[in-house]
Amino acid sequence: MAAQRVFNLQQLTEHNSKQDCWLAIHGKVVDVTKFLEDHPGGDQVLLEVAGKEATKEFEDIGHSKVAKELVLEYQVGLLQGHKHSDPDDHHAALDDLKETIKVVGKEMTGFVIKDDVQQHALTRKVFGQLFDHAVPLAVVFALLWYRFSPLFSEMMN
Ligand code: HEM
Repeated sequence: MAAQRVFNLQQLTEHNSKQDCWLAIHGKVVDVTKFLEDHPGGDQVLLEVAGKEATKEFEDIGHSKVAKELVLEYQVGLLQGHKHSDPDDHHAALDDLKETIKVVGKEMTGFVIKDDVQQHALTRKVFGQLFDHAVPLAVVFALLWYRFSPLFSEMMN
């Protein structure tokens, strides 16, 4: 994975307009400028938290898995000093762990699927070529056998 740029709160605060809108969600700094118009919840809610830590607002809505994955697409870096979770807050710690597993799992599944697809493509190619030649060859052999087999039997006798 490429090294992430780290921004502090001051730097985050500078990106607080419609033309340049950043937020921080779960320690990830996201540039949502290009997403403002596409956000299903409207641009206004995003502009209200522009340049701010918006994890609570993001979680309060109960965003879907799709939304959580979209955050990764808009991520431009990490927020300096972000504490992943309070070690005593077991629910938050578990959520963080789940999120990490999801991200790592997604990357691994992506790799396995890709590998699998390549393997299938190769198998299809080999069998495809075999069938391409095997079928016409079988037809030719059958015709030859049909035409010459009485001759062969006569010669043998
Ligand atoms: C990068 C950040 C964000 C992404 C990618 C994102 C994405 C989405 C998506 C995909 C939906 C559709 C519903 C769903 O799939 O959950 C949605 C709905 C919504 N979002 Fe966001 N969102 C972001 C940040 C925020 C923030 C910070 C707020 C609040 C301050 C917010 C408020 C809402 C609201 C109010 C809805 C509408 C919910 C509804 O109609 O039921 N979003 N968002």
